[in-house]
Amino acid sequence: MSIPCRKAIVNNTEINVAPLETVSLRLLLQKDEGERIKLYSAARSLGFFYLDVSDSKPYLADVERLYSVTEQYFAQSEENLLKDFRMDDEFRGYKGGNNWGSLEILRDDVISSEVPLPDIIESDSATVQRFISASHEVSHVILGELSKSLWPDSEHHLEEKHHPKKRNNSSLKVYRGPTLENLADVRDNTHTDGGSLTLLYTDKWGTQVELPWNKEWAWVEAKPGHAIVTVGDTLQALTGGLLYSCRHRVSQPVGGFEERWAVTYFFRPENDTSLVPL
Ligand SMILES: O=C(O)CCC(=O)C(=O)O
Ligand SMILES: [Fe+2]
Repeated sequence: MSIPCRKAIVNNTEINVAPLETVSLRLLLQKDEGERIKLYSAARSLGFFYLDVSDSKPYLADVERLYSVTEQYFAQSEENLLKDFRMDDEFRGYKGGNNWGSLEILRDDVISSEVPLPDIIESDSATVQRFISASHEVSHVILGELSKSLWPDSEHHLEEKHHPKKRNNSSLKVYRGPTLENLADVRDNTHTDGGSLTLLYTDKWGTQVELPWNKEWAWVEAKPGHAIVTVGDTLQALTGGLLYSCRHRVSQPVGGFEERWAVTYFFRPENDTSLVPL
């Protein structure tokens, strides 16, 4: 099914805005059937949707705090940042280049307290813990409601591969990804997310999705009080392709330098989950 795009103007440039559905976390928690159907439809068609979390004020306050923590973290010297670089570790620590950086913190490491947080974040460890715990719970709510639509007679459920106590690589990942002076210098980073669900918080244009019905790129608007949720390859595989893992990338609509911060939660399956249908 093809859904038309809205147009928006950014710095005198007209752009296509991706037609994302909005699903309410409050209504999902109330087991509202209409909301569950909307969630299922969004996860099947585009695999990208907004989750309205505007009722969860303490959670949103933690997201705001994490933007500041991210900014402080990346204001450190290169030498300090490199102390958090972990060679050959796909999921942990600092990664970066000339004008971008990311820091990834695994939920399992936070729960076990075996791996210390970077020094500059230590004083915000309670915020990190609350964000991880709440994001993991939110992901489970989505998983549970999707399972009800996928298997109404409860034959299977996605939670089978997401036991909260089994080891998994779910993580908080924060980004510094400033926009570039020259649009032509932006490099292509098209990908799908490998995990189960991604919750993305950002405050600027940057995310683009490839619309599955016409293969055109459309911009995802950042909306206050809303997570941008992505269905990942794992859910696509576990459901035999019923749910859709959408190709997306990070770019910028126009040239010009501007700092851009993103706070994401990667909800991933139990380690060693095979990417085959349940
Ligand atoms: O920063 C963004 O807009 C998206 C980031 C993303 O796609 C990812 O981390 O997988
Ligand atoms: Fe992604």
